[in-house]
Amino acid sequence: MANAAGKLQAYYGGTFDPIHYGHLRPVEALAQTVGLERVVIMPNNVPPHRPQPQASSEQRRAMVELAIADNSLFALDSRELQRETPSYTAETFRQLREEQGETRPLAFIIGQDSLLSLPYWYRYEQLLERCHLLVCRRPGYPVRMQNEEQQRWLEARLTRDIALLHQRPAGQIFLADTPLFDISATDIRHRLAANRPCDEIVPPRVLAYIREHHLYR
Ligand SMILES: Nc1ncnc2c1ncn2[C@@H]1O[C@H](COP(=O)(O)OP(=O)(O)OP(=O)(O)O)[C@@H](O)[C@H]1O
Ligand SMILES: O=C(O)c1ccc[n+]([C@@H]2O[C@H](COP(=O)([O-])O)[C@@H](O)[C@H]2O)c1
Repeated sequence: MANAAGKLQAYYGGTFDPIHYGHLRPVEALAQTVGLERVVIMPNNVPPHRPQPQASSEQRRAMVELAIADNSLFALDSRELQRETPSYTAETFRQLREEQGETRPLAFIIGQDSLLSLPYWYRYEQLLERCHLLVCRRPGYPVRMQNEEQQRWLEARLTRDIALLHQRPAGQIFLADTPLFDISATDIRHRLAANRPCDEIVPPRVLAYIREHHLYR
């Protein structure tokens, strides 16, 4: 495979309805482990495999901005928020490749639940031709894929070699030993609707925005 040109650039997609510490903390640990200088958060407008989010794309973007305001690890890319079509990750990375060339190492960050659903994503094989996958642990999800064929597909791409992620442009899957956070946006929406506290699991500025805009009631 070609030698890498440029630093490993990682993107972190999601619906972020709302963004929470279960999104941020594992990725901070991942960035330390892998040596990522920057993680670009990329919220979607139309998530491919789930109902439309409750908060608007503008509101979810605003909450991401508030969550990362004082954290220089993170940046925001709003390209998927501007699309009215489903945010297929393989398509987004086709565009990123056009912009950044074929040799720069690129990565997409996902949680363990997303890894399990990956075989059902749009053109997921092509996605791996365009980026690495960096996977954070998430409590409550099995560590093996749903069937042996999927497991073999995964194992053929797994690496523990961090240097490889920086050398190759794409194609490897790295399972990071990140801390577990039993937090989901679904649970947060339920808690907020029931007037239960979320102070430990949502950044304070995001919580203030949610209250100010009467979200998730
Ligand atoms: N607690 C968590 N630990 C590790 N990864 C997470 C966690 N929460 C979300 N992720 C990952 O973050 C990405 C974006 O997730 P998403 O915005 O759908 O959050 P969510 O909490 O799973 O939302 P919802 O409950 O609405 O489905 C996904 O790849 C998901 O696997
Ligand atoms: O490309 C696909 O088919 C696809 C299917 C499901 C999810 N994704 C992407 O995976 C990321 C996490 O998705 P979600 O639904 O957990 O927020 C987000 O960036 C989605 O756009 C992508």
